[in-house]
Amino acid sequence: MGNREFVIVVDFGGQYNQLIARRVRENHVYCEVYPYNKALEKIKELKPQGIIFTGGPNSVYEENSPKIDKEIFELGIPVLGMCYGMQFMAYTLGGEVKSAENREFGKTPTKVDTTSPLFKGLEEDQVVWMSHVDYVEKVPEGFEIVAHTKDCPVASMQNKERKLYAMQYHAEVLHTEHGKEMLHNFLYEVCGFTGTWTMANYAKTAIEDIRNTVGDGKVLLALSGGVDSSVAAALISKAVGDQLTCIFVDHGLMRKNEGDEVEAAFKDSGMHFIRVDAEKRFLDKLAGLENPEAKRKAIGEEFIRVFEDEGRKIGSVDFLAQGTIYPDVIESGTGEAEVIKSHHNVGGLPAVVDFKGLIEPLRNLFKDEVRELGSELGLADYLVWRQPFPGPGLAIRVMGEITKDKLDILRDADYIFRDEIAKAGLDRSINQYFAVLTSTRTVGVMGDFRTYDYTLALRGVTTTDFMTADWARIPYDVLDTISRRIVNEVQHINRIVYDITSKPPATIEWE
Ligand SMILES: Nc1ncnc2c1ncn2[C@@H]1O[C@H](COP(=O)(O)OP(=O)(O)OP(=O)(O)O)[C@@H](O)[C@H]1O
Ligand SMILES: O=c1[nH]c(=O)c2[nH+]cn([C@@H]3O[C@H](COP(=O)(O)O)[C@@H](O)[C@H]3O)c2[nH]1
Ligand SMILES: NC(=O)CC[C@H](N)C(=O)O
Ligand SMILES: [Mg+2]
Repeated sequence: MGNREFVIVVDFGGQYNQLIARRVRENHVYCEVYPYNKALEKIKELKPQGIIFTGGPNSVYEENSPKIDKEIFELGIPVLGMCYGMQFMAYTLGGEVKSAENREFGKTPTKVDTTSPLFKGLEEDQVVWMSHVDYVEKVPEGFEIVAHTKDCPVASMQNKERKLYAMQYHAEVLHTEHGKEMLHNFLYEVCGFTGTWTMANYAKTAIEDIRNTVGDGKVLLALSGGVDSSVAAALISKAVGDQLTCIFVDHGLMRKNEGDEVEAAFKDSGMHFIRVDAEKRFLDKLAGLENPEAKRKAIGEEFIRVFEDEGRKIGSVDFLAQGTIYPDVIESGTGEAEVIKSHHNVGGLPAVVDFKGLIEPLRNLFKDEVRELGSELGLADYLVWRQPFPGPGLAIRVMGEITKDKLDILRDADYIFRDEIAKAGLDRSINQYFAVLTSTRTVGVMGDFRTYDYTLALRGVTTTDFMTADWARIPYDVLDTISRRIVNEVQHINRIVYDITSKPPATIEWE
């Protein structure tokens, strides 16, 4: 990391960990999140100048709760503990943590000591967001209490000399009214950062890192034509130029005309570009599979096998590159967080892979940051602002078993949906929208005869980071036009429903 301003967020399994990372980056300080059991090793290796402990579901006094050797407090690096992170700090350094009779949950009035660096420039009365059962009853030696609430004697504590700070509440959620300032204070007043992290700097360092890793080796980039891999292509091509070959796998699970469009966009880009027709391979592998995770794993595996085959044709390819981004990593399970779905490029990767290394320069970025980077690298707007399309493609939008017929029905319906959304001028304001072919068939009447055909679901969401999302309020008359066009123009669909769930509790894709 050199002398780059850098924070490591130590993940104790809390729900808001990505938010902490975002808040730090919004303050122009780069940060990465590591699970607690790898954190100490990573901290010694990467030498961050600040450490933040997240919250977590456990109680620190339980035997098997997550712990880190207390050496972490002796490295001279400033630490901020939040919630479980504070309890862990207090407990490990000799304070006392107990279960409270009055648990605090939600917005809570708090008195803070404005002489603490954490609260510099803030008023004494603050509203913070609490979510805890345990509390620190006694602070460790050398610590002073710098905030309290009616029910919580230690809402914040500090040991200025050792640069150890902690908060019982969650500064990263917006309900803590001045949480952003408190984090800013930790980063700037305690760690001494100046905020040098920008996308321009990120690009520069990433390019250097890629050059160092690759040397004069060869790189194969899995290019889908989507935002992430297009940005990765631009970055890697800037780093190693001719040593890069882009492979686009046309797996037969693309949207209507998409394969040709991707080919047209990259054929004359100056990069080596290969389109592989792999429809039969993928459909054979998917035959008979109904379970979403089974489909995802089969696709992840087949992707790699195609890349290996292409690599052999080029001869001695050293690295496989992918446009993996941070939400792919988190949702596939980081070890601490629960597996939601195996993104084909992370959890779906097979164990044995015929490449020396994997290059994923966007692995730590959120979607909106990837877009910012794309613009920084001079990519065309239409590429940067494309809606995401998942690697497993329509395989996770046809419920249950996949057949070519079902894929074709879905392709036609989805095309009309997208066409009408664009005509209505909604294609930028709805961040992702698509059709899903359900496995439900229902009775309809068309002309004078009975039909028994598929139900199609339409999904549209608004979101910036794709980690949470709200369903899009598409005007009724637009939905009406879409519905009529689809049942008239696409055979075997006789009913259309609109998905009105947000994420959470649903996810964006149906499988
Ligand atoms: N059809 C494909 N051919 C080659 N590589 C692919 C294909 N689909 C996905 N990938 C690889 O998997 C990665 C993850 O896919 P994902 O859909 O998340 O990203 P993307 O397609 O690059 O961007 P977007 O999220 O905007 O669709 C891609 O960045 C790319 O490296
Ligand atoms: O490359 C990908 N490989 C996958 O396996 C995958 N699964 C979901 N997605 C996309 O990720 C975002 C969040 O999706 P979910 O809310 O369905 O988890 C949405 O934008 C999804 O389209 C994927 N992208
Ligand atoms: N949100 C948290 O980190 C909670 C910490 C601990 N489990 C408690 O209940 O106090
Ligand atoms: Mg994609």
